[in-house]
Amino acid sequence: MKSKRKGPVLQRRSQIDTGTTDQRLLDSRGQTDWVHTDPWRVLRMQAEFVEGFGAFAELGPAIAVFGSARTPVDSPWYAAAEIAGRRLVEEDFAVITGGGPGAMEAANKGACEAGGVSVGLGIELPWESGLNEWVDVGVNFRYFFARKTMFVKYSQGFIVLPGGVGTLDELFEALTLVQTGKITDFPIVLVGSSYWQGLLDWMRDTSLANGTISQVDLDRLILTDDVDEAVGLMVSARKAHRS
Ligand SMILES: C/C(=C\CNc1ncnc2c1ncn2[C@@H]1O[C@H](COP(=O)(O)O)[C@@H](O)[C@H]1O)CO
Repeated sequence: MKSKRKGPVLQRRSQIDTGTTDQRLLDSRGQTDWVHTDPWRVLRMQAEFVEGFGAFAELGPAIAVFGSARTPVDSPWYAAAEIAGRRLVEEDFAVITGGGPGAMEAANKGACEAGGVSVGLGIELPWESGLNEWVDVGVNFRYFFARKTMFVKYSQGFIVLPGGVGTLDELFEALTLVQTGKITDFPIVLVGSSYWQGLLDWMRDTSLANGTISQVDLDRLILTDDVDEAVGLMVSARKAHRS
């Protein structure tokens, strides 16, 4: 039977393609659709991990601060994020955010103005907003999953301010990773009881009551209105981790 090998891929019958990979690479007159194919995308995905791992290899202890991209500058949550950024730097943490506007910008501002390492993990979006001006080291990712890996790999804990779908996604991803033992000694602190209490009540009255989560899962989410307490919990976790 006629067959063709392309590295690890075997092709037979109607699946055999004509030409060679080199040919397609070198023949500039050919179609350019191949740059939009999934195998090609894998290389871009790999490149994102290589860029991220390279950029942050020397980062040192860091905490990620999450919160709404829409938090206005005059909001108390903006002030809380800014204080969190500053206080984390005073405790020798680098500060990692999504590099966007709102709460992210505030945390980066606090970290930058305090003279610390202010990191932005940006994401390519249909509307280009770019990294906020307070990011001192940033990478712009194409893929959310590569970016999410960076948040978890380079943070020792999460501080989560009020936010929407993106923030909830980041919060529950961390909670899932802790629940499944993929990350350990990882504090997740929610700041803002007026915003978060309703979610925690729902988790207790609906999820816990129906047995879809355990008490220990709920206990992993620490709620406070005090940014200093949130930062203190990160410091305690670092001490516990080192001893
Ligand atoms: C809404 C606008 C820009 C959005 N730009 C973002 N840049 C970087 N990261 C973002 C952005 N939007 C969401 N994120 C990520 O999700 C979290 C916030 O999402 P939420 O739905 O606003 O809660 C945040 O932590 C980021 O990691 C134009 O103003």
